[in-house]
Amino acid sequence: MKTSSEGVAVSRFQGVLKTERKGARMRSPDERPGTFVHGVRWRQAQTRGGGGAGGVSLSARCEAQEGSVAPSCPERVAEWATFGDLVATSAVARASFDWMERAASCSATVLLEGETGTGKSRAALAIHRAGARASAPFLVVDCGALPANLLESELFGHEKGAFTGAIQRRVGAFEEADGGTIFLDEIGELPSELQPKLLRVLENREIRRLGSNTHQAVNVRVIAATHRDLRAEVQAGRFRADLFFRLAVVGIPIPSLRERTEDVPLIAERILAGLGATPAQVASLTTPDFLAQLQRAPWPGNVRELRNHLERCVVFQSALPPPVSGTGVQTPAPRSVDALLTYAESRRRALESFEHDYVEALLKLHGGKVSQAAAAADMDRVYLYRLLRRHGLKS
Ligand SMILES: Nc1ncnc2c1ncn2[C@@H]1O[C@H](COP(=O)(O)OP(=O)(O)OP(=O)(O)O)[C@@H](O)[C@H]1O
Repeated sequence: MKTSSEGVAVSRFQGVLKTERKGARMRSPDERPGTFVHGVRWRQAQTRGGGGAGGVSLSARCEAQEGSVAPSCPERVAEWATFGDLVATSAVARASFDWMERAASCSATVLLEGETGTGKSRAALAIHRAGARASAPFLVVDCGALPANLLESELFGHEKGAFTGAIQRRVGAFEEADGGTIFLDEIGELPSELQPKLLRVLENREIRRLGSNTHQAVNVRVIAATHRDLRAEVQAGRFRADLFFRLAVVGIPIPSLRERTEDVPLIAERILAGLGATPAQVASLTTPDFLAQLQRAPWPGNVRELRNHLERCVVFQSALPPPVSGTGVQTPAPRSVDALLTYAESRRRALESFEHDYVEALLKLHGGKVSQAAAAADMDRVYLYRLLRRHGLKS
């Protein structure tokens, strides 16, 4: 990350904030060792106000989309434990909140990275609501849910007659969200033919409806999210590097529940309140013993899976033991790894292999019924189709 107190431009790829159990680690692209500031480890730090023990503050800037440079602000782990409707006590999640807070104060493009069910969509909405665009629209587009041509029209709109079936003009999400925020969920699934088009929109801040020859300026803040390792996708040639850099102006990792088990009691209480549990149910589902069980469970589906489990407990009026291996998928046997490969490539292969095994087992479990399998796995049906095709499990 390049920082400056002089207001000069910053690099597009500023760095990666990797939250860890004991705080947050800012990694610069060149991986040099870091510095701890207020318990947060940074790869590059700039001290202000004389620095020195206890007096160090670190300035950082977000790249502003509309030509202005966002105000610098002190980097420290947030003292508050909520952001929007997200709650946390763990340093790892609070460090993420701190970044969300700062992202909310500018219009920089944000990339939220985290496993499925960690709360990326909620985080996106919370950033929007905490910013200057709060009263303007917040539009969500799932980039994995539609085939390329429909997604293009969904994003940028189309003119009447642009393609067969385009019986009238349609305004796309970018135009509809004018003045507000567009949340591009599952950005890692964006079809390759649309990647240069989105890049152009991010660079020029103008869109062109399908079937139109004219460009139209749009004033939209972009927040994207992915459960994939986009750097590995870039390395594997599936995601454009230039688009990645444009999206990851502010990269915020959303920690898995496993990385913040101390937050489980707080989150469980919030979920139970949201589910309308009676005081008696809340009491029986927040005993120290039951909460300890919840904290020990692996939750591969993260907060979503925890929420589903608590909902079952409320329905059955019983503190059901949490699943030993999460969603019912068997804990995979340890895979052999090839340490001669780079970490990114090794991780990508493991993910590919997991994805293949998961969707294969899922489809088998549901007798080949894709809609049923998608509903049971809480996945979008079109996305499941895409995964099945990608892994050669369905033509
Ligand atoms: N802090 C939280 N408190 C209560 N519920 C939460 C919290 N975070 C997430 N959830 C619940 O978990 C579920 C998943 O949240 P969300 O859709 O934001 O996750 P996600 O990371 O975007 O998932 P995916 O990658 O699958 O799109 C939702 O039902 C949401 O209501």
